[in-house]
Amino acid sequence: MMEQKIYDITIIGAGPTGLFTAYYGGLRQSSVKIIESLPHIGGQLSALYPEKYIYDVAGFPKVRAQDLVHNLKEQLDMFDPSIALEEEVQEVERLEDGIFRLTTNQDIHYTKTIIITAGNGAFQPRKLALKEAEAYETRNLHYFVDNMMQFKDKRVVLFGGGDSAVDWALMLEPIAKEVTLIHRRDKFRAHEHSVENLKNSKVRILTPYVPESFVGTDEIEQVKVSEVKGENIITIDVDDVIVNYGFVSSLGPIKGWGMDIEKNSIVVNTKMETSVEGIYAAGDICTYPGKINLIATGFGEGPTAVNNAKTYIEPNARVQPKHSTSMFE
Ligand SMILES: Cc1cc2nc3c(=O)[nH]c(=O)nc-3n(C[C@H](O)[C@H](O)[C@H](O)COP(=O)(O)OP(=O)(O)OC[C@H]3O[C@@H](n4cnc5c(N)ncnc54)[C@H](O)[C@@H]3O)c2cc1C
Repeated sequence: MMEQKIYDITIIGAGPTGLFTAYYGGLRQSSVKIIESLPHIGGQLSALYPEKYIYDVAGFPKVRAQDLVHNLKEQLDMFDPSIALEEEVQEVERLEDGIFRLTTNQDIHYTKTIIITAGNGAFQPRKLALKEAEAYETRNLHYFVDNMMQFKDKRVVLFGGGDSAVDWALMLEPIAKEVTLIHRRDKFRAHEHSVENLKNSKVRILTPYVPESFVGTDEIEQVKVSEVKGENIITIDVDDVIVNYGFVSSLGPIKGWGMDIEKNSIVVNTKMETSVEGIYAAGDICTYPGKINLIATGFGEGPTAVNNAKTYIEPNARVQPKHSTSMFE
C-alpha cells in the first residue's frame, strides 16, 4: 500500500470558511488538505444559491455567490492544496503518536490537526421517489450541476421549485437547447426577482406537475409527468434530467468524534479549539457565546483556528502571523 502523506492541517468541508481557512493554512506554510462530501466546492453558496448576490462580504459591494467561490478558489490555488471531493469524513481517531486518522467513505487520510468547517453537516441531495430513478444516476439523471456547459445544446428537464432550481433554470436557459422546469405547485418558492426573470425567459414552465415515470433503456429518453389532482399526462423528450429538490444536511458522524456538541454545533473556545486537543472548528458548525452564522464571521474564525493550530504543531511558532503585505516582497 502507498504510504499516505501526513498533512499539517486537514479541513473538513469546502464551504467559504473551509476554502479561506485552507488558503490561510498555506499562508502559514502548513501543508493543507480539504475533504468535501459534495462533488464540488463552495458549500451552501454553490449548492443553495449560486446566482444570488451577497452584499455583506467585506470589500465587495455585491458579489454573486458562485463568483465568490471562484475567487476563493483562485486565491487558494496559490498554495496548491490537496482537495478530496465526494468524500464524507465518517470517523476520526487519534493514533498513539498523536496523529489523527480520518476515514471517509472512500479513503483514509492522516493529519496532525483538523479544522472542521462543516456548516450544517454533510449535504446530501433529496432524491426522486421514482423507483427506476436510481439506475439512471450514473447516466443522464443529475442531482448536482457543477459545469453548466455539459448541457450545451441539450434538451433539459429540471424538477424543483425553490431558489436554486429557479437559479439553475435561468443559468441553463442561454446554454441548453430547451429547458423545461417542472414544479408540483403553481407558485415557486424563490426570490420574486428571480421568478420575474423566469417568466420573461424562454424556460418552459409546467406546474403543477410531478414526475410519473422515465422511459429509456440505458439513458432517460422521455420523461412522463402527471398533473397534480388532474388527469393530464405529458411526455417530454429529453437529453438530460436534473433534480433540485434541495439538500438535507446532518451532523451525522461528527457527533461521534468525542467533541462537546451543543444544539447541533461544535463548542469552541477563543482559539477555535474544540474540547479535543488538536481539533478546531470554524464557520457555521461552531458555537461560542455570541456566535453569529455569517460568511464574514467564518472568514475571521478560520485564520484564528489556523494560527492556533500552527502553534499546536510547532510550539515555538508565533500565533500572531506576519502581515500578508510583508510576505511576498
Ligand atoms: C439562501 C441563503 C442565503 C444566504 N445569504 C447570506 C448572505 O447574504 N450573507 C452571509 O454572510 N451569509 C449568507 N448565508 C449563510 C452562509 O451561506 C453560511 O453562513 C456559509 O455558507 C457558512 O459557510 P461554511 O463554510 O461555514 O459552511 P457551508 O457553506 O455549509 O459548507 C460546509 C461544507 O462542509 C461539507 N461537509 C459537512 N460535513 C462533512 C463531512 N463529514 N465530510 C466532508 N464534508 C463535509 C458540506 O458538504 C459543505 O459543503 C446564506 C445562506 C442561505 C441558505
